[in-house]
Amino acid sequence: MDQKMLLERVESLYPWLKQVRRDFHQNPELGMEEYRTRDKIAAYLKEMDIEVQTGIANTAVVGLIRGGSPGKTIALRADMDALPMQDEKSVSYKSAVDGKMHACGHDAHMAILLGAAKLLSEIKDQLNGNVKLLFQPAEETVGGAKPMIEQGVLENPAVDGVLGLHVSTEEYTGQIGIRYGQMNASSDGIKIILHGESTHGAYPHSGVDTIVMAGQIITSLQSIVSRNVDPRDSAVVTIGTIQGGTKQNIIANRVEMIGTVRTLDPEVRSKVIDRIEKLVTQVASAMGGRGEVLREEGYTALVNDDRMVDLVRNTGRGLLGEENVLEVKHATLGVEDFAYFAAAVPGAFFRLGCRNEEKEIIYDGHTTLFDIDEEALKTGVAMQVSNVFSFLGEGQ
Ligand SMILES: CC(=O)N[C@@H](CCC[C@H](N)C(=O)O)C(=O)O
Repeated sequence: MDQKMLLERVESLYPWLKQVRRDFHQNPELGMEEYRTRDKIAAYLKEMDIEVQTGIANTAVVGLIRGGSPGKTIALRADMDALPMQDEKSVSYKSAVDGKMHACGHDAHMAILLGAAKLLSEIKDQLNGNVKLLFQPAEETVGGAKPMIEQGVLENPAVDGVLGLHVSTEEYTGQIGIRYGQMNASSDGIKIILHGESTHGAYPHSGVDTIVMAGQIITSLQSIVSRNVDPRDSAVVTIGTIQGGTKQNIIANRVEMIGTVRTLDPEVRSKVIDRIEKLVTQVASAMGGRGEVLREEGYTALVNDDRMVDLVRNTGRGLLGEENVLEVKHATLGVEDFAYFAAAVPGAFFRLGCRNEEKEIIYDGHTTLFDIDEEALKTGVAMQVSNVFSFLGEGQ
């Protein structure tokens, strides 16, 4: 399929792409609960006469398009889960589920992958090789990529390369962002438990106040990035929740806080974790209490493969023009469990611009007003279909 035909076909698919994306947007489901989403995806793929597998990693869906002639296999991945947030947009397609929202664009990622699947399935006889469609649950929580790999999704046929994309309001619609090497950080979850001694709020000297201890610790934790990490490196320490106390006049004897640590470099990662442990235990002890830190290792860092990035860059230059293929300057401290696919086979993750100031599409992901310029759905489909052609090569 030449570029002109591809763009025409994508244009004619646009109403369907919007409808698919809006349906997901209105019906968000959290990680590992993507049951409706799974069933919808499986039904769409079956309608397209694509081989479908479910029952993997709880709610994952894997599609397989077998090309007309033998060749390599490329996998395209989309994440499926929504976030526990209230949708505050005033649009007809806003979330219909209280407290849940597609605030990170996974609805768009799924619509794009389904759009690419539809186009590729129509011309599958022309493909030299296969296309695997990986619909992955729980990117925002426990991660679906790792269990999918463990359950064999990169085998039978063996996958030779993998591509994923993420909508981004840092680039405008019609642009993509690429990066060689390190793309996303690694993460660690931390739980901090502070033990003190309760007493009457009017007689604090008789107890050990874990609320004041928590205040001291939260402030001190912020000095790790500013005073222990080399300014030329990157790290983030965020406390996301804090819980403790029962009444205004009782000194709280227990506080629990949870947070996330993001780093780009393994040495910085161990140093930050070590400093957190020392700070929590020693500040708590100095204040007469006890502090514990429980660490939960999160996602691995996402490192792009140079040749796969070359492929995306060349596709982008041909399709969107050289000026619309932007180099992402810094790796992000966000994490992405696409990292596990990219660690298993050569992979590239790129950003798909969806910013449009005229339509007020300017809000970052994980905010209650987040939305995308839906025109970007077309760019996403055209990019992924072209990437597949370049990777596999077209037949006669
Ligand atoms: C297991 C794990 O580390 N999960 C992550 C999920 C966060 C995903 C999101 N893309 C982000 O960057 O925050 C976690 O930190 O809980």
